[in-house]
Amino acid sequence: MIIEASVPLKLTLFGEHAVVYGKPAIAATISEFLKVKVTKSDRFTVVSPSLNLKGVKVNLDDMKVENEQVSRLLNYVSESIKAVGNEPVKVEIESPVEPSVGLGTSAAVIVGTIAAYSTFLGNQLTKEEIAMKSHEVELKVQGIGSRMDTYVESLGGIILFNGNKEERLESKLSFVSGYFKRSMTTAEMLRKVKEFKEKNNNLFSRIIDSIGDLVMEAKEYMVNNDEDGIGRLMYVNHGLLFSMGVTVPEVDEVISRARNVGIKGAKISGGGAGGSVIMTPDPPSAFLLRSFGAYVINASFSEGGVTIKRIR
Ligand SMILES: Nc1ncnc2c1ncn2[C@@H]1O[C@H](COP(=O)(O)OP(=O)(O)O)[C@@H](O)[C@H]1O
Ligand SMILES: C[C@@](O)(CCOP(=O)(O)O)CC(=O)O
Ligand SMILES: [Mg+2]
Repeated sequence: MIIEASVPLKLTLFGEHAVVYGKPAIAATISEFLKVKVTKSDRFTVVSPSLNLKGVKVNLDDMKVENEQVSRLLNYVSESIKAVGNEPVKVEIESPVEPSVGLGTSAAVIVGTIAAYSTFLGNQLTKEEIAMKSHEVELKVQGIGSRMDTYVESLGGIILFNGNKEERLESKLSFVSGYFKRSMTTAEMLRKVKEFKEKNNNLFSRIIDSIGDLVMEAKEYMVNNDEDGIGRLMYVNHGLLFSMGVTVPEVDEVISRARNVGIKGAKISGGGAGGSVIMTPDPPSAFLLRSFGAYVINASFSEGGVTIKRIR
């Protein structure tokens, strides 16, 4: 039997990082899907062509790879398997993007593995159950994080996260997005922001309060399809993330150029340190992203969240 889960990646429209500290955020699933296939096997195997190692350390007696990097890279998958069962399977992960790009690939690996493996074991979970289990796994692996990515990718659509409530939003607005190479993973960026908070508690509270306020304003602009209003808030949100050290000069230059050529809105999306950038869909947006070396993705919104099918 082969079970395949297809998980939409996501854009963080507003509120990344602040959401970890209880502030609102808006995230939306897009039409790029990470697939996780689970097949019966006599031992646990993970196959993921898009993962790569920097340097190799191999025990030549049994050709076993001994890079400590491997366990860190596969932590999201292995913890997802442990959360569901212990029957050996082969897990194959097929991603439309590189790992760690600010598009929720970590959450997608978790959501897809939990969805496919639990179905393989005959324990079909609801999307809410998948979301809850996935958030627990991402939190266990990273030590810090919000439920935003795992919930939006399990449930799909545009979702406002506000305290312990989720509100589905309808909007006709769309975005353009591309990603740049990253210098750090989201887990590392989360620790960096936590250090900033510990060194500047008062200032940090004022920054995330401002982000929280702009997210609630953005919600109104989203449902009223006010692209000018959304654009203005995107630049402000980016500036507040810059103030916490989340952005990098190469990407800040792209955002400044975007404003300079009259693009209504631009900001990073996700953990930062490079990675994903979103812009309002003005004529120069995709060209500007590509001209700076970004890989432009299909950022059209998708509905429905994770889907599971039996292949054989
Ligand atoms: N295709 C993949 N196969 C296996 N693990 C993956 C894959 N994509 C991402 N991951 C895991 O997720 C980690 C990236 O998480 P994160 O930095 O949060 O990226 P993102 O911002 O895309 O969610 C990777 O270091 C790896 O451990
Ligand atoms: C930075 C954060 O708000 C979003 C992380 O998004 P991503 O893993 O970089 O796609 C972290 C979180 O919400 O857990
Ligand atoms: Mg992630």
